[in-house]
Amino acid sequence: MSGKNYQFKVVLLGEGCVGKTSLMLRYVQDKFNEEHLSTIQAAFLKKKIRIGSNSVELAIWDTAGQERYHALGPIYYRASNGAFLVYDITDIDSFERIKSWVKELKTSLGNNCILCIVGNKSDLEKNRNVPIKEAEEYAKSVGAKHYSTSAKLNHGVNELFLDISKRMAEKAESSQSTESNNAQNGSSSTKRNVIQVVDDSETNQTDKKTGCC
Ligand SMILES: Nc1nc2c(ncn2[C@@H]2O[C@H](COP(=O)(O)OP(=O)(O)OP(=O)(O)O)[C@@H](O)[C@H]2O)c(=O)[nH]1
Repeated sequence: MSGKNYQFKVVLLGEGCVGKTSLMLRYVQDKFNEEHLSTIQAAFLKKKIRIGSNSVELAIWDTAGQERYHALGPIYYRASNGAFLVYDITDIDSFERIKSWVKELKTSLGNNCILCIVGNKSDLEKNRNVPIKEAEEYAKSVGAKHYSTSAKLNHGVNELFLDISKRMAEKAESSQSTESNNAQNGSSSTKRNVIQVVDDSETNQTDKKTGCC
């Protein structure tokens, strides 16, 4: 039996300077920049991966963390299949900030979006200000999974994107079987995940960057 082709949208949210852009660039281009250039509005990259016999194309949206861009959030997280709520393990305020993103996403997207709480900069463990236990417990309390990453050292980054991809594929799979059961039973439901044949072009919109944190 041939595999399926999935297309998923994932969005990176979190305060400025926590490493959202760095995680995306590390994953897609295996690059890391020591400099911080604030994202303006948003940028996105695509990446295609294989999970077993299935093909998954990720459209990864990196949003601007600066408060003045907050109101643009819904434009970018709309219809997302998954979201990374990123904080910096050395910055407690950035951890507090993701809690309001979680509330907002749950209100706007309900349980349709897979939430991942990401503690980035794990290479700075000696400066940690967010207790790992607290972060993991918080993630569990909101039905999310917690991940530790270092975009700088490339720790946990592939695993993060692979895991969310698998979870989104599983969710798509289960909503399709619900769909098909409903169709057989003559009832209807809303379907959010799209299966499509994907093309090979890698798109890079860099509507960024200026300044520094
Ligand atoms: N030590 C360390 N520094 C990191 C890591 N990830 C990112 N940085 C640094 O943190 C700074 C901010 O990284 P960005 O990826 O630009 O942060 P951002 O969240 O996209 O910031 P905005 O675009 O303002 O929202 C840069 O100086 C990066 O080099 C990491 O894993 N470890």
